[in-house]
Amino acid sequence: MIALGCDHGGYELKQEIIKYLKDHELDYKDFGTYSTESCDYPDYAQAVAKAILSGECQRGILICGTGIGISIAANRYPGIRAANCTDCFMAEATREHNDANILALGARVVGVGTAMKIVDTFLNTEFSGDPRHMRRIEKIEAATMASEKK
Ligand SMILES: O=C[C@H](O)[C@H](O)[C@H](O)COP(=O)(O)O
Repeated sequence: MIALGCDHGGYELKQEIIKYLKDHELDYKDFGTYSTESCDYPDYAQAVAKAILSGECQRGILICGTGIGISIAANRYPGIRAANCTDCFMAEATREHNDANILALGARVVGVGTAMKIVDTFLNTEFSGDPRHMRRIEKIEAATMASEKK
C-alpha cells in the first residue's frame, strides 16, 4: 500500500500520481489534502509518516511546492527516510543506497513528465541490501536514538 500526501502546492501533481497508480493497479491511500486551498504541509507529512511506521503502508509519496518542507517534516519521525528527488538518478540511488521509504517531490520544481518518471523509478527500485549501506542506515537510526535520550 502506498501512502500519498500533499499540501495545496502539490495537489495537482498528486492527482497525476493517482492516475499512474490506478493505471498500474497499485493500491494507495490518500491522506490529503483534497483541494488547492491553502494548508500546512507538516500535517500531511505526519499522516503519511505514521501510516508507514504503523505498517499500514510500505512506501509514501509526499508533494509540496518544493519537496523541501514536506521532506524536512517527514524526516522528524524516527524510521522515516524521506528523499526529495528531482531526477531519476536520485530516485534510484535513494532506494538502492538509503532504502528511502518516502519520495518527496516539488510540484513547483519538476514538471509532470519528469515527476512521473521519478515515481516510476522510486517504486520499481529495490534496496541493494549491501552491508555498507545497511551500516550507514543503522548509524542514522542510532543517531536518532542518541538524540532522543538527551
Ligand atoms: O517547503 C514548503 C513547500 O514548498 C510549500 O508548498 C510552500 O511553502 C507553500 O507556499 P505558499 O503557502 O506560498 O503556497
